Amino acid sequence: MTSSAALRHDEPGAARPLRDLWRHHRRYRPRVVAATAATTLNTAADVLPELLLGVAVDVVVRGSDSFAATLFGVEGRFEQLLIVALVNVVVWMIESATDYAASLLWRGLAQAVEHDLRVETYANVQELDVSWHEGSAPGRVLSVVSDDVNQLERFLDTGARVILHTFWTVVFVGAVFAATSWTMTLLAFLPVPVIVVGSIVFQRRLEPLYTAVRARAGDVSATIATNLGGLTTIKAFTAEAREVERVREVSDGYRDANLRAIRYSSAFVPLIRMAILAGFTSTLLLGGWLVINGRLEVGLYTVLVFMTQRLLWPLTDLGETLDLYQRAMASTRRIFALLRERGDQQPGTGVLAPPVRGSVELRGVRFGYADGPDVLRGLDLVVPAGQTHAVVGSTGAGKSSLLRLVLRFSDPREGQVLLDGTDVRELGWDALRGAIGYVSQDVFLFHGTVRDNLAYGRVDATDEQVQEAARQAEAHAFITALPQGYDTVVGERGQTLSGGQRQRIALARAILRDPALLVLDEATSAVDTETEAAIQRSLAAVTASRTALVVAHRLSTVRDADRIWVLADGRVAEAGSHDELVEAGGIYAGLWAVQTGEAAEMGAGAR
Ligand SMILES: Nc1ncnc2c1ncn2[C@@H]1O[C@H](COP(=O)(O)OP(=O)(O)OP(=O)(O)O)[C@@H](O)[C@H]1O
Repeated sequence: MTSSAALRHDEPGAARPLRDLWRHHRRYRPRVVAATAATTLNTAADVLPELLLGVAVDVVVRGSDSFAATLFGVEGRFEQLLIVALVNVVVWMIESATDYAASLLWRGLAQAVEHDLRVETYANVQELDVSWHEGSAPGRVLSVVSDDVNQLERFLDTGARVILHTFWTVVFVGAVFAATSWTMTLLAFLPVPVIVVGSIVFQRRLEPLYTAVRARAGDVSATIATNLGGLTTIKAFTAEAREVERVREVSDGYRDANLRAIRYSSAFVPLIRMAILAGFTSTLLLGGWLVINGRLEVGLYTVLVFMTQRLLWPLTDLGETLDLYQRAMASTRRIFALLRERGDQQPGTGVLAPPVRGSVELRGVRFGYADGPDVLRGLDLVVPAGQTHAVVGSTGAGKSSLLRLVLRFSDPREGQVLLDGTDVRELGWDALRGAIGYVSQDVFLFHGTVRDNLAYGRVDATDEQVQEAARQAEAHAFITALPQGYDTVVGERGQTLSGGQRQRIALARAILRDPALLVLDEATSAVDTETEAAIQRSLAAVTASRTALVVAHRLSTVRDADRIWVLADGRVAEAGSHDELVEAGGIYAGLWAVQTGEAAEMGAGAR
């Protein structure tokens, strides 16, 4: 499988994040062009008032010989000033309008890109194999989908604009300088190479530091998410202090990684300021000297001194923006690494010929997890359509693993799993999983009403259908006894149901889909005798009209199964009806004796 290494370690993942972004968001290119145009116009309008100031000084000093007099053909100083003031107002209006447009476009773009990446990354993660998720902490994925995506948005929101603005300022101011005095141009631009080279060196050093920062941020999210998931266990073992310590350790790592980056990034601005100071002082002195010697107009001198300011000061912001840029690129690498993750399992395109019967066959199946040993070693098993078969065996025998293969949460290392005679690898996800109603060992209910949870697999079900399914699963009675009946909120945070109740809701949820094949990984060991009897009754009812494959822990629940498969050592050790297996006196008979013996003892104890 493609590994999630880029998420787990400090590897950069995608090598060219900006190129990836540009290619990935083709549809936003016109918007990028419009935003760039608005920023360019805005920068031009931003630089012009300084020029106009010089023109005004020139009007006052030189009167009818001024630049404005020649340009507008107006003699009077005040008239000239009026025209300059008017032009200035227009320029400011353009500046304000383009500032608004640029802000709207860049920030809108940032939101759009953020939104798309969040949804796409989530959608891709959801497509990945179950085994991929088992190998990756959910908190780490969460940190990419939320933190990293936000980090990129922060840069796009302001950073891109600042970089463009700085670039155009250098170009426009450079043009003004070049048109007036080459000596002054050289002096004013003297600090620019220092700043550019400094920025490149600084960026290169920061890149790995920020990659490490993002990886450590992932560690923190992963640890906290895992701990919150196991909060009751932490409390039960009074391990709070230990867990706080664990969070403190990963948070230390995050803080230290950030501090290392901050040490570099903070050194940058003072460096730039020194370079700026050199440029500014030189222009001030040399320009003044040229004016004193009559080789430069006062107006131009004023313009150039202001322009030097205008040129160099924005470059101080560059440090902060490049910092933001590096952080965003480290995040973008992680986002694209996750977007590029592909699971091993690709769905087929096949569909089952109706009517789907739900027969299952496993042929010579060998299976194990990741690089681990075989859990199933050459398993052959057939469940003909319409029958109910049970799988039993000691704990860890591979019963749940077998069901996992039927649902294609994993693929076998060898052999085939067939549904209605078709290899499950040839079927599309809908064709395969749409034919199956699955009840897992640990039932997951979503945060929402009981009704929403029941209708999860069939959202268009009517209230009558929902209630009928609940009745079949023996869940209707306790649901109506809940405070708001079917509208009671349960699930993730509202864990208001007992284990047995959750189990029955899960069963009703599976029944409501009316699947051809019912796959049950029952956890009857977790329920009381009354619930067990209820489940047994509902099982009998719902399996009457469909194929069923049931993993059973309590053998009494599957006594009436058409066939019982006993797994041992990754193979089928015995198979037959309950009576046949008891008669044979093998593994099953032993298990049965233990369970009925236990029951007898418990019964005796109760008396
Ligand atoms: N996600 C997993 N990753 C790695 N190994 C696993 C995973 N799930 C199960 N195993 C291993 O596979 C073996 C079979 O597990 P499985 O859950 O299929 O057994 P089971 O018969 O259903 O057990 P139980 O009756 O306790 O539910 C066990 O040794 C277990 O450690």
